[in-house]
Amino acid sequence: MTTTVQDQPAADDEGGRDEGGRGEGGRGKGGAPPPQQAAGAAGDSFDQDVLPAPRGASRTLLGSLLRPHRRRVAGAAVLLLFQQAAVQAGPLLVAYAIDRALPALRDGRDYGPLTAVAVGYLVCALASGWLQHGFIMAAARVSQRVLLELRGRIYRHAQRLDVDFHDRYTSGRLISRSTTDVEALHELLEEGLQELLGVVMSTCYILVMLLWLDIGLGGAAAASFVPLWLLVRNFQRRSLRVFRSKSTAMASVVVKFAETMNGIRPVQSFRRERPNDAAFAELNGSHRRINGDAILEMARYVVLSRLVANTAVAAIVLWGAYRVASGGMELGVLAASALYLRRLYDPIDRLGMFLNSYQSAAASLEKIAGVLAWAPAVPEPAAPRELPPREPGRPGREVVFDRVRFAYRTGGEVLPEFSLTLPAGRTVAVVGATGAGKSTLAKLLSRFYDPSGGRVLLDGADLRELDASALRREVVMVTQEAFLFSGTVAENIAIGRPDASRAQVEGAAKAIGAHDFIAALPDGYDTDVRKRGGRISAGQRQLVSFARALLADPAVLILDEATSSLDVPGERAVQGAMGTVLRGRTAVVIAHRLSTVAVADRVLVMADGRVVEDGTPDELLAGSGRFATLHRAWRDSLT
Ligand SMILES: Nc1ncnc2c1ncn2[C@@H]1O[C@H](COP(=O)(O)OP(=O)(O)OP(=O)(O)O)[C@@H](O)[C@H]1O
Repeated sequence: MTTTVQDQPAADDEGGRDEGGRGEGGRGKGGAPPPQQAAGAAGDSFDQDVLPAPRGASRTLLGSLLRPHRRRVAGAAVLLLFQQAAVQAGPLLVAYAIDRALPALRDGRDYGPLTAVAVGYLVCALASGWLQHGFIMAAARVSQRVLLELRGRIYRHAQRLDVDFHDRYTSGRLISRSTTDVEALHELLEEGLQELLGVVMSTCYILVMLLWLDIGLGGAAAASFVPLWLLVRNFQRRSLRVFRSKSTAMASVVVKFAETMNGIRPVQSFRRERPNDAAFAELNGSHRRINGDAILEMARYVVLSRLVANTAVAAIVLWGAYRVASGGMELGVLAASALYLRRLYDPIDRLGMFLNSYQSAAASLEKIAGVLAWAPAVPEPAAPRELPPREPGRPGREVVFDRVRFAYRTGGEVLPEFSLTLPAGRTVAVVGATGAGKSTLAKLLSRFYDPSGGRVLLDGADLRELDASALRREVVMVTQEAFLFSGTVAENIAIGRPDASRAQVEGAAKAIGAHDFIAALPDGYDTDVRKRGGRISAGQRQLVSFARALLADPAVLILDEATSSLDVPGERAVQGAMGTVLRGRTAVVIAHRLSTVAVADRVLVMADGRVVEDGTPDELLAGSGRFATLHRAWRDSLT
C-alpha cells in the first residue's frame, strides 16, 4: 500500500528560509497564539536581539523581584533618610557656631554652646557611619536575593522554552542575559540605588535648609535645577540608546565565543581560526566603540552640568556677599549657604554615574524581560489528560498522525498534510534522501514541535493534552548526538528511570552490548563521563544512550540515525540487541543504513516531506520502487 499525499514543495535550506511558516509553526491547537508569534517582526527581533515584550514589562519584572523584600527595602530607605539627616546637619552646626556659639564665648565666656556644637558634630559623624553601614548591609542582602531569583527565573524559563526558540536565540545570548545583563542589574541595586537615594535625599535636605536659612538664596538654588533637569532627561534618552546597543554587542561577542568553542573541532580541522579571529575582532571592536559612545555621553553630561552648577554657585554667592556687605544678611548664614551650595551640586557627577548604571540596567532588564515574556511554542496543557494504562499483552501504544502538516517557523512547509497510523508494538523503518523530512516526523512524534495543522495522537490522546513528564516517559528518542550529562555512566543510563537499581542498569547495558567497555573504564559504571569524557567514543556514547532508552522502557521508541557512529562490529552488536530493545514497544527507526531496515515490520519511504512508499520490506523489495532500487544498489555495493 502506498500513502498518497498532495504535492508540496519542500522547505529551503537554512540560508534561504523565509518567514512564511512562522505564524503557524509550533502553535498549540485551538489556543491563542503566544503574543510574540502574532507580532509582526519576530524573525527580525531574533536577529536584532530584541524580543518583543509587553509595555512596562521591565518595571513589572523589577517590581515582582523586589516585592518579596519590600520590608527590607523600606527599612533601608529609612536608614538612609536618617543617615542623610546626620550628614546634612554639619553646615547648620557651622552656622550656629559662627552666629551664636562664638559670640557667646567672646562676649560672655560661655563655653556651653561651642561644646554642644562639637558634641553634636561628633554624634552626627558617628551616627552617619553606623547608619550607612546598616544601609549597605540591607541593600546588599536585597540585591543578592534579587539576583539569585532573576538568574533562576531565566534558567527555569529557558529550560521550558521550545527547541525552535533555542535554535534561533542561541545559547550565547542566554549566557549573556544571565551573566552580563544580570550583573548590570546587580550594579544598579548594590551601588546605583544607594547613590540615587543619597542624591535625592541630600538634594531635598539641602534645598529645605537653604530655603530655611534664606528664602532668596534657596529659591535661586532651586531655580538652577530646571536646566539641570533638562540635561538629565537628555542624557537619559541618549544613553538608553547606547546601552541597548551595548548589551546587544556584548551578547554578540559571547555568541561568537560560544559558537567557536562549541565547534572547536570543526574550527580547527577546517582551519577557521584566522577568519574567526577577524570576525571576533570586529565584534569586539564594535563593543569597544559602543563603550566609547557611552563614555562620551557621560563626559558631555558631566561637562554641561558642571558648567550650569558652577555658574549657579558663583551667581548665588556673589549675590549673598552683596547682601552681607549691605547688611541684609548675616555672615554665618552666607557661610552655611556657601557650604550647602557646594554640597548641593557635588552629587551631580554621582548622579551621572547612577544614570549610567540605571540605563545600563534598564537596557539589560528590557532584554531579560523579553526572554521571560517569550511563551513556549510547545506549551504544557493547563489540565493534562491521563493516558489509559498500557494494556497487558498489547505492547507499546498506537501512534496516529491525523491530517498533520508542518512548517518550521523559519521556513516553508516541510511536511504537507498527511495521515499515518503506526499500530502498537510494530517497528516502522523510515528511509529517504537527506532532507526528506524523516527527523521532522520524529520530532513531531516526540513533541519537540507541535504540528502546524492536524494532531498527533498517542493511544487516542493528542500529544498537546499530555503532561510533559508523562509524554517523556512514553516516548523516547535516541538521536545521533547521544548526549551525555555530567555525572557517572550509571547515572547517565538511569536518567529515564532514576529509581533503577544497579543490577537493572547493568542489565540494560549488557542487553545492548555496552557492559564490556563500561566495565573496562577506570571506575567502571562510576566513571565520571565529563572528567574522563574523552575516553568515551562517539560509538560508546551511542551504546550508553541505547542502554538509557532500554532502561526507560518507553511505549514508543524513536531511533534517529542512532547507530550512525557505530563501527560495523558495534552496529552488529546493537542489531543483535535490537530485538530486545524494540520488543514490547512501538518503534520508529530512521535509518541511513539499509541493514537496519531488516528489523522493521514496515518501511516508509519519504521524499520531499511525503511518504511515497509504504509497505512491508518484502513487499517493497518485490516491487520496482525507490526502496527496491536503493536496496539493490546497497546490496551491490556490499558485494
Ligand atoms: N530547525 C529547522 N528550521 C527550519 N527548517 C528546518 C529545521 N530543521 C530541518 N529543517 C528543514 O526541514 C527539511 C527536513 O529536514 P529533516 O531534518 O526532517 O530531514 P531528514 O530526512 O531527517 O534529513 P537527514 O537524513 O539529512 O537527517 C529540510 O529541508 C531542512 O532544511
